[in-house]
Amino acid sequence: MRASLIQIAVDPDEPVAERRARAARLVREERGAADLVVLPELWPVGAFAADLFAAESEPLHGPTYEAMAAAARDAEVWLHAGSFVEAAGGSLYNTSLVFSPDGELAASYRKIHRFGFDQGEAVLMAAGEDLVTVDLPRLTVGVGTCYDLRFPELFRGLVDAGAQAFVVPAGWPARRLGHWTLLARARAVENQAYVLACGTAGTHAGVEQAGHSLVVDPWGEVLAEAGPGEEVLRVVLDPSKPAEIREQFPALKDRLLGIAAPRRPHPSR
Ligand SMILES: NC(=O)CCC(=O)C(=O)O
Repeated sequence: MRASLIQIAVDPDEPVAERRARAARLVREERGAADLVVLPELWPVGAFAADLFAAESEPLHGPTYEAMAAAARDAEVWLHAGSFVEAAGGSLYNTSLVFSPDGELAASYRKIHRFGFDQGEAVLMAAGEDLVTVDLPRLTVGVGTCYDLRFPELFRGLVDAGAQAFVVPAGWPARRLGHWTLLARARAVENQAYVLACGTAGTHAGVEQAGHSLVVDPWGEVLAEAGPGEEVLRVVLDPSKPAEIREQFPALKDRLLGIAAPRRPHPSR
């Protein structure tokens, strides 16, 4: 399975509509080169451009949905279109869209863990509640978004739902680049799953983005890693690898907590 991660630059001087058209062009350019294409978190507006979230919010079936559905269809790829600011029922959500090669919506995911503590996304957006997996032809993929990467229980829940790979769009800052690569590898090793982590490039809202999108295999090896600038990272995945690793080194079968009641020592007398 060929995957392409489009590490697009978010530049505040580029109008959202132009970036949307550019992202769609970049997806179309992967026609024949990829089976799965991934875009990053909140690439239309920028993950840290909180003052624009409300103004640039869209309904689910808005301009980003339409542009990405058409791009997936034209490129004949599975497309994880990253996320956009969704307006629904009086709330905003950080919502990811996954399209099948015929341009149909296969899944949507509202980011569960919102970043910012008492600011930005954490106060402006509502939290999603549902774990989401998507069955690609030979690989079940679980989705998470950026800050979600810090919450291992989410990814373990996705494994329990059948995930063999995780797609994680992000807008991760350069100043925490070390955490980004470490967490991506940790989620891969502990879950014996591929991690496809796609970040943004450029600087927006005064926050320099890390770039450095990466693909980690189920043994924790980094198969490919981008630099800091705009780039398309291409990699080939072996869909049978997660099952092979889980068979050869069956650590997931040794789980105790969350599966059965923990064994307790005898009370001391
Ligand atoms: N957009 C995000 O979720 C940023 C997360 C982040 O900066 C971090 O976890 O560190």
